[in-house]
Amino acid sequence: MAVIELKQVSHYIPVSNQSTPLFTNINLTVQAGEIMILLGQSGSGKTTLLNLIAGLELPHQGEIYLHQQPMHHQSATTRATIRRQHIGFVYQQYNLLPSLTVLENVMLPGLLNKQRQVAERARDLLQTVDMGQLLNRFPHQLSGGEQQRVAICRSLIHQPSVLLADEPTGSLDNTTAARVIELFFSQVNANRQTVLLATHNEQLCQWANRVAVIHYGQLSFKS
Ligand SMILES: Nc1ncnc2c1ncn2[C@@H]1O[C@H](COP(=O)(O)OP(=O)(O)OP(=O)(O)O)[C@@H](O)[C@H]1O
Repeated sequence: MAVIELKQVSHYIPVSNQSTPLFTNINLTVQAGEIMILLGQSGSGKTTLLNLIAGLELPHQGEIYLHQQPMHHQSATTRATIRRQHIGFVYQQYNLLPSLTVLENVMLPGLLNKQRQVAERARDLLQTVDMGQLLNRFPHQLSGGEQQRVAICRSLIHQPSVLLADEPTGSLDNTTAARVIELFFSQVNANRQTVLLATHNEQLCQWANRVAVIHYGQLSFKS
């Protein structure tokens, strides 16, 4: 069953006061439980595509469905509710809440979804990425790589059906990246979650069922 569907999506960005196409008539279907890696040069539109799927931005043309719900037709409030319930998002810039501790940041999606034993599960997740000693720190007291590990744990805590990850290992050294990504995909496979992961790191393709590439506004698939 399709979990993410894009139909004839076009999107434009302003360049020198002119509306310039970033995507033109993109079609994409990601099936339940599928792991898709999204490659593309810097500036090709990977972050924008993830933002459109999450309903953080609306496409200028075309249709975007998440679990058969038309995201392009929903209000901002409804999109936020759908996002909270169904999506875990690892943002490129982490987007941790500065006034919350490490533990509280990870717990938040679980609490918003009224889940049980959230603190215990958050501690367990943070432990597995070697953040167990830093639970009471605030984001500004963490390195980029530490913030990224917190952001990954936060995306997983509420066991969302869909994970959207934007360069989730971009700030990690190779050894830490390999370990953290293994944790990420072990959770994903155990819960049969659907993943769309944007990266420049082609080593992550080993985890993928399919690899998509954005190039000059078009999406193609590697065989
Ligand atoms: N709000 C915006 N206004 C104008 N241009 C934008 C906006 N957001 C993104 N862009 C432009 O859209 C293009 C795609 O940006 P995007 O961040 O989606 O690319 P990316 O593939 O994720 O890049 P990177 O790999 O460097 O993170 C870039 O040229 C960027 O400058």
